[in-house]
Amino acid sequence: MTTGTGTARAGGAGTGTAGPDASLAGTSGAGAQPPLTLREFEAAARARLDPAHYDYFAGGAGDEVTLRANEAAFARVALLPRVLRGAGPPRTDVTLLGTAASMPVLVAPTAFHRLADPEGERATARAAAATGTIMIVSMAATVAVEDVAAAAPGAALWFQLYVQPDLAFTERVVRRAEAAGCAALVVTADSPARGVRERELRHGFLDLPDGLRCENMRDGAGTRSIAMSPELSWDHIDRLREMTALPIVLKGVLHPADVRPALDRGVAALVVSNHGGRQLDAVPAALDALPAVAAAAGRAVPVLLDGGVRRGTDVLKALALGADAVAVGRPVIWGLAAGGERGAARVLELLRAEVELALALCGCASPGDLAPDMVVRRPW
Ligand SMILES: Cc1cc2nc3c(=O)[nH]c(=O)nc-3n(C[C@H](O)[C@H](O)[C@H](O)COP(=O)(O)O)c2cc1C
Ligand SMILES: CCCCC(=O)C(=O)O
Repeated sequence: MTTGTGTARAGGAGTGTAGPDASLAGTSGAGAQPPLTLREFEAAARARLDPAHYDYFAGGAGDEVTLRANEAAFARVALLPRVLRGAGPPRTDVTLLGTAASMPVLVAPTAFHRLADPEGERATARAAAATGTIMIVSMAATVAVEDVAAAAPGAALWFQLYVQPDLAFTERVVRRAEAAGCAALVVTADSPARGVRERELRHGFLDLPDGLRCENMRDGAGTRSIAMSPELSWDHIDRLREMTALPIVLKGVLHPADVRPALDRGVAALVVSNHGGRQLDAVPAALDALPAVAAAAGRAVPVLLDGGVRRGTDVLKALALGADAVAVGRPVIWGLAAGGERGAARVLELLRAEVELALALCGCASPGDLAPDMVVRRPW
């Protein structure tokens, strides 16, 4: 049985149920059954990927304490549904910074999709468009942002920026993202240096293989490698605000004291994130950092969260604790590696169906109905 709702979706790729997609049969690491959960997609992806590439995608910094904490934090929170509210079939759609999305789940910016599928970010963008949600295109994409947009007409794209020490070059990248139709600029603030992921070191995975490159770095001077900028400061946010009319989203906020300066500089949204445990190990799980950041934002701007979201129920927990939406990083890559565009679309549609069912079972008519009183900490 499905929740049987008539929720409008921008695409029709999914079945609207949580049932298996037979066309993905054989992609599961577990045998002929198509993957039915995000975790099964990870197993399927692992079975297909070069181990060095699997470990690049899966790994975290240091002892991976934060990587594990992201998922564990969701397990420590329980949902407390309301009953008999006559909510009717739930809507799952949201609007963020003027961009409509079929669900409060976005595609987080992740690098190097062509390591997972030859079509790379083109396939991811088509999958996001089919599901009707927003894809945040990474600055470290292996397909140029113009080509991502051209491959998926109608896709809702935002662009993630690593501010480069050369601000003139940074401005050229911003102009390219604008011209490609990206509707927001997501500035990653948690990477003044690159985290050390020891899995990469063990494999000697230090650079993209021949034939693949960061296509958003190409310009007249040829392809450059992406620099992390230790000098990044609030002044750069002011400069970016002068540079572009696009709304600026600050990604990688954990400390509530960083909210005020962001609001003062006209930042349009915040993403509570520890970069999927890939930057500073031993920082809190994203879910645990969320309530204080959301309280500091006080509903002045949308607050997003990423890190460890693997189920529709995880989405509801984050919304109840103050998020307006979440983003998923690795699960989309697992879908892509397991089944290309169809696999990535399936991952997103599974999440949408799970969110819809969980909303119905919580007595919610829409994502906005979640409130802090609808979660409890598990007593263990
Ligand atoms: C393989 C990989 C590459 C990533 N590349 C980027 C990137 O280019 N820019 C960025 O801001 N964040 C990047 N991130 C972080 C994600 O945007 C996001 O914060 C994280 O993946 C969320 O955690 P999850 O994978 O548990 O969903 C990357 C994460 C992964 C796993
Ligand atoms: C220069 C590429 C950075 C990609 C990234 O952010 C990550 O691997 O986490």
